[in-house]
Amino acid sequence: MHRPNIALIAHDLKKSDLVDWAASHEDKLARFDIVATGTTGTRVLERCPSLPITRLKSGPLGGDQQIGALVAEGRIQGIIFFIDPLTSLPHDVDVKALIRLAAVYDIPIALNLATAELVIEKLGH
Ligand SMILES: O=C(CO)COP(=O)(O)O
Repeated sequence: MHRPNIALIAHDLKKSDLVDWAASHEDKLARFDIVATGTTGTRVLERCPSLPITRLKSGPLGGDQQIGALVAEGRIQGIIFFIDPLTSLPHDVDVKALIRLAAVYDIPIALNLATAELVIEKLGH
């Protein structure tokens, strides 16, 4: 039986929040195989070096789409994606595509801290 996979992603102004969140849930996250977009993964690993994180490409260079492909293949059980709702991004279409695929495949996707708490509480057991 494979360990469940969870994806971690954060936009730049939300990365510190995600790093803090990951550190406070390190024990639960350690039960997953984690994939992350490039810079987010680097930042989380700096704080939590023992977490099993596979880093994909940076979001603007295709990382969101790589995670979307994993969702389509049924290989992601949850997504924690701290979006920045106040900044326009060059790869907004990629962000929307990932959120859309999460809806298509009925994968829990937390777009903010409050929802992330609920998702990790449920998936982390
Ligand atoms: O832009 C992102 C998601 O849309 C995140 O990518 P990085 O983690 O590489 O900054």
